[in-house]
Amino acid sequence: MHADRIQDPRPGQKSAAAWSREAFEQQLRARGPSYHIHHPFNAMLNSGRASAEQVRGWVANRFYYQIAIPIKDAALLANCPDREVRRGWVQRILDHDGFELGGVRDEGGIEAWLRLGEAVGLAREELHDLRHVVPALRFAVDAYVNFVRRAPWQEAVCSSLTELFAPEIHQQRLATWPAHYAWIEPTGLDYFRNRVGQARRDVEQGLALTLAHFDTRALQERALEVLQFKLDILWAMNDALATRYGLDAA
Ligand SMILES: O=C(O)c1cc(C(=O)O)c2c(n1)C(=O)C(=O)c1cc(C(=O)O)[nH]c1-2
Repeated sequence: MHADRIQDPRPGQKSAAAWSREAFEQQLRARGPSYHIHHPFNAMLNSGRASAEQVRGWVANRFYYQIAIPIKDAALLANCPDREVRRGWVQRILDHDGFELGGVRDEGGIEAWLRLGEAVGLAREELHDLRHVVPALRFAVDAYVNFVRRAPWQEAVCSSLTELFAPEIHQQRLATWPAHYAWIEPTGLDYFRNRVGQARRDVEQGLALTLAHFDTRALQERALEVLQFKLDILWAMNDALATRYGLDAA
């Protein structure tokens, strides 16, 4: 590229005015087409074309994401000096790990995922020991955790915003799996039922923090990059699954 052009401010950066909050939120939501709901592996899974082996492969591999999430959230908390933010964010760890407090007990999302595993025919041990986890999926998940460990906490918050699109994917599973995969015990789908509400609440918090912090055009562009990075993580996880388990029912 010619040197003169390198010095030009690129359109949409530096010189551009900040988007309004509404316009910025629209920009974030406009990344929806890159969400893994559109990945061929997910499309196969949710349209009933997956074999039992492919369903089991997905459940066993996704367990690695499930156990990484609270570690990721603990890393975010460790980097965040704002007590108000931590007070809200800590709920996410309780959602996944569960808790016992004042006589109230919640088994948490990881336990719900282990039950999903049992419902599709996977022993708890098979999930815990990660024997089915594909290396490329592990690398993708680790990239997310490592990003959150090192990034400013506001970018870590922003990277969770793929959850903007998550209620729809959970609802899609609830709507399609019982008919397509009658062999799966319906209570095995409790994880997805619980996540619809939890994801909405997470997004309310994550979005409010992101809209407040990323308030210049350069920061807003950065937020979009961070969101795309996370969308790519989820996409890469599905690529890894498609490579290992294939895209057509056996
Ligand atoms: O099943 C899915 O497709 C899906 C996607 C995502 C997501 O968009 O990152 C999450 C979840 N599920 C999920 O269950 C979950 O707890 C969760 C936490 C986060 C996050 O980045 O903090 N994403 C997601």
